[in-house]
Amino acid sequence: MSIKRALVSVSDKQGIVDFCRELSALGVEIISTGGTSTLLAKEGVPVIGISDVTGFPEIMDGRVKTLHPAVHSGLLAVRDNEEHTRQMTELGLDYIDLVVVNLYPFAETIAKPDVSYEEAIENIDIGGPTMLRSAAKNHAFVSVVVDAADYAGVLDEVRAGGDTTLETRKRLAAKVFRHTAAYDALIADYLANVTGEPLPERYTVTYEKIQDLRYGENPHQKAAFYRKPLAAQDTLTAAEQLHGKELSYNNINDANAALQIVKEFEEPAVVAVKHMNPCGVGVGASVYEAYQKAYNADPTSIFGGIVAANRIIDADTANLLKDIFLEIVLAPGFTEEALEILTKKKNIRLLKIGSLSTASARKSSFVVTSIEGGMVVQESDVHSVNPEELQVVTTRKPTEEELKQLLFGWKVVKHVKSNAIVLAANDMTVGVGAGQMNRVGAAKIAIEQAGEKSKGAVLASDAFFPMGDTLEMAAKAGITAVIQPGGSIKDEESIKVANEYGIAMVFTGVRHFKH
Ligand SMILES: NC(=O)c1ncn([C@@H]2O[C@H](COP(=O)(O)O)[C@@H](O)[C@H]2O)c1NC=O
Repeated sequence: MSIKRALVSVSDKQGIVDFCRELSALGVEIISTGGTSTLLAKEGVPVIGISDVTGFPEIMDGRVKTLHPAVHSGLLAVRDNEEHTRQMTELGLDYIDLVVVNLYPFAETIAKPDVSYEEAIENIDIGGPTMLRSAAKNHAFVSVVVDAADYAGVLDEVRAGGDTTLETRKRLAAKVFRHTAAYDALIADYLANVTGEPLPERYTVTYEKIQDLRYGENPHQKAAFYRKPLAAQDTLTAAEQLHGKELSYNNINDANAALQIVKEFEEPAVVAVKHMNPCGVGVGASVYEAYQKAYNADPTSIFGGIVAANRIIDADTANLLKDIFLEIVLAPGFTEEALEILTKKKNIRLLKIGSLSTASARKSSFVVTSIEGGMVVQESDVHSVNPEELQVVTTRKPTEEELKQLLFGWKVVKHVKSNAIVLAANDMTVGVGAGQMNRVGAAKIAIEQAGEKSKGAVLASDAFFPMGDTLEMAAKAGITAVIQPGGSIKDEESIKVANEYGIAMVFTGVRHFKH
């Protein structure tokens, strides 16, 4: 078999003229729709209008142009089925051997900030996916191209053998069904938002590949990195890598964790992350000061860590960063001098991310976690505490400084794997107890890490204390103030201990478990 007749109908016209010119030179007859055929004709490529094939005008603003039996029988006929070929001859229909279609730009349309509902709906392509699906189903005989990246390969095969191979047609067909499925998933998602059904009876998500990864969490696991089609600019999926080796699977998870924490802060902040938990967080008057605090919070653990900042990295900060081994530095930018300093280090990865806004830390979206055989979906934890709603439950109220540190600790503990305890003092973390099976264990780790620094520090707990033991331990370590959700049947036990030691304790009424 050879390709004799192609149907071309594309919204994105890049590369189409050269592709069709080549096809035409190889003896392929080209049929095309409105805008595509006008362009081809203008560029001197011989083209037959779709209406000449269907005997029907393109009507309703292009809503109906290729939706016609003359098109779909030409695409769907089983060429070695006698009944099909008889019908084709009887009705005077011709086969179509190649379909080249890309769709109305639905994603680009809904990405526009001022898009109207009507405009979005008008950009749902019907004729295009129908042709793609007909051709893809009949890939035993028909080639189908939905991606301009495949133009060259198809041309090579047609040049060499008059047609594509069955293997190529299968691959192209599979790509088409992924494409139309993703296209429909985005429409479904858009309409679910319009109708206020974020958790519908079928969850149809679509992601596009950013890059293959060398391996997953461990070298024997295959892995790749994907993004949502309309992911925000201040997410890791939109980060630009300025320097360093390819990101790894673990790098991506850690950098994402660091980014979520740093977005909590309005003031200059730096976060160091190891294994998805913060090992040091600092805020200050400048990124330089914030980094010093994040570093001093735990100079041991930061080694080999991921550092995220919410301000542009300047030369002074870069000079500090360069002194230790870091996997990644992630920031809204780097001054030229800073880049010069840091790019001297071969092993550091530098990521530039769109300007960060604390608003995005407050914007709820749905996040998915896989389980074997399924997944669970929940809103992201975007709650932030309003200082006026804090309930002081002890005789002593926190001082202004204590309150500042409590609110800082609360922002951090939200991002620490449960059970989580964070000790803070002087706008930095001094102890982090993460992922323990009991709360006293988490507190013990945080207090041990803080050492002398626990004296006068404050403590944040991601969930309530089931009994008074954690508070007893905190008091003995010199903690002066505590922030926690409250709500335990034994709250009174903790309040009693706090009062005995003169600790000021506030309840937030909100829990921040993180698994
Ligand atoms: N309605 C139809 O019969 C139809 N046939 C093809 N299209 C789309 O029209 C676009 C190309 O239009 P034009 O060649 O007029 O620029 C392509 O994205 C193609 O997928 C159609 N449009 C939408 O449904």
